[in-house]
Amino acid sequence: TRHVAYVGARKARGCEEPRKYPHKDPFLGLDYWREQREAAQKSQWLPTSKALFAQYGKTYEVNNLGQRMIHSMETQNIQSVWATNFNSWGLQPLREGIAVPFFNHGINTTDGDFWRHGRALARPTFARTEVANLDFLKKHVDRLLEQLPTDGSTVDLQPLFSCLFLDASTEFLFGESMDSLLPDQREDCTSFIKVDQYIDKAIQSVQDAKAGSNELDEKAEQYVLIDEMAKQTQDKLDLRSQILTVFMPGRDSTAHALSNVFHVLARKPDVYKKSRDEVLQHGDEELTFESLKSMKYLQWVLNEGLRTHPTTAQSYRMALHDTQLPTGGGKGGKSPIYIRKGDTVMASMWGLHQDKDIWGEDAAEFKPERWRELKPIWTFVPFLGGPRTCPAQQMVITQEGYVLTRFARAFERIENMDPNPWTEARRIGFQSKFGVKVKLIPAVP
Ligand code: HEM
Repeated sequence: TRHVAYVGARKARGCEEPRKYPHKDPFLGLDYWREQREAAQKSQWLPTSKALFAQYGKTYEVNNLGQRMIHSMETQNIQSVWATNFNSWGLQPLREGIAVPFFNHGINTTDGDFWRHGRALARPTFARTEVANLDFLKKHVDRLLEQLPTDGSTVDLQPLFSCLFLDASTEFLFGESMDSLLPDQREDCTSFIKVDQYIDKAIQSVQDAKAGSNELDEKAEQYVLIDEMAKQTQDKLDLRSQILTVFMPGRDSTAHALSNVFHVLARKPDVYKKSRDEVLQHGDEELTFESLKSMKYLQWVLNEGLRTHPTTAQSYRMALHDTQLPTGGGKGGKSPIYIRKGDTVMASMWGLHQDKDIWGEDAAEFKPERWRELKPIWTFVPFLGGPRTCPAQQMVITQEGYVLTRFARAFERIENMDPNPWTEARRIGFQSKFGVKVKLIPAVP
């Protein structure tokens, strides 16, 4: 009877079934997970994901451990779930089991009012004025550049970028940097940082302020997220969860994105030269949010980096009640799909960004020039969109642009010293398995 009711409700909505992954295990769909795991072990997860869409269509259904999951790389569906039909979908039920033991609750794991509150609290951190303040990043980039060899020896930029953004983001969110780039403080930047010391300090500051000290006022010109959060809750676990759910999504992603761009630049000297020529046209003027934005070629390079080397390849939502997806059903794949409460959708930004129907036959190639004519709306969504869009988007692009510009001023050429092609290493996002090993040729003053 459940099936009859389902078919009735589907027909009433004019919906049709999507194509289905041909499971050998029809009960739990374990064969699908086995295929995914094997692909990941062989560093072939990204090509495999692309091949599945090519084989089963841009929207298809998978049995995910007994639950219905729709995979889609189609703009219409992604826009519907992330924006126009936002209230029908949530992520809290999905992250409950995985993230909560670690994060407890915060902006990145909850829906509804709790999420809205966390987002409002984090918003000033990513406001234009904060993002445009490049002074604090300058200090860390100066340190990085000082450490780079200029004698022609090989250096791996990837771990150094991890340290750079760890230092910058701890300063940005906690008001105090890890300083892992300082030679005598060298930490393993890929290890998990000890957040508790920051939390204790923030709680202490609020308590001191309440007791009459003016320490909070002295720092008032910079919006330090942890201090603002500590004003609202001095419960250590609560504060830890709130701050981690802002810190963790960005933990390494800017470093990954930038490493991926440098991986390409080392192999495409013409792209580096064009980027550098544009940077040099600006002389040695002070770099600002606006001047970086005005460097068009540079922006194309960064976009192309995010398109061809995803840091976030896909995301998930669960239906909070019965609803529908606008497309992907029926023989032609154009009918809406009926969704029941509890069904999950997986949106593949990676699939969308590689779609030849959108990007052309050369979709897989890194070609900054393609952006000359493009003004994509919902076809280029590395940060997704809608009410939950990545709040750090402007900050990421600004910081990536700043570092690239400083390299262009300092180095005439970047030579590749690694015979391997870009091979995926999947951590929280994707980065190069063999690092970014290069030789740097300094600019002649
Ligand atoms: C290349 C760099 C980055 C990329 C590609 C990226 C991408 C994304 C995407 C796709 C989402 C939406 C996820 C979803 O809706 O399921 C997201 C959310 C988020 N990102 Fe980023 N991100 C980047 C860097 C950062 C950084 C540096 C930070 C913080 C310092 C950050 C903080 C967040 C937060 C807090 C959310 C959750 C927003 C919410 O749920 O309302 N991200 N990011």
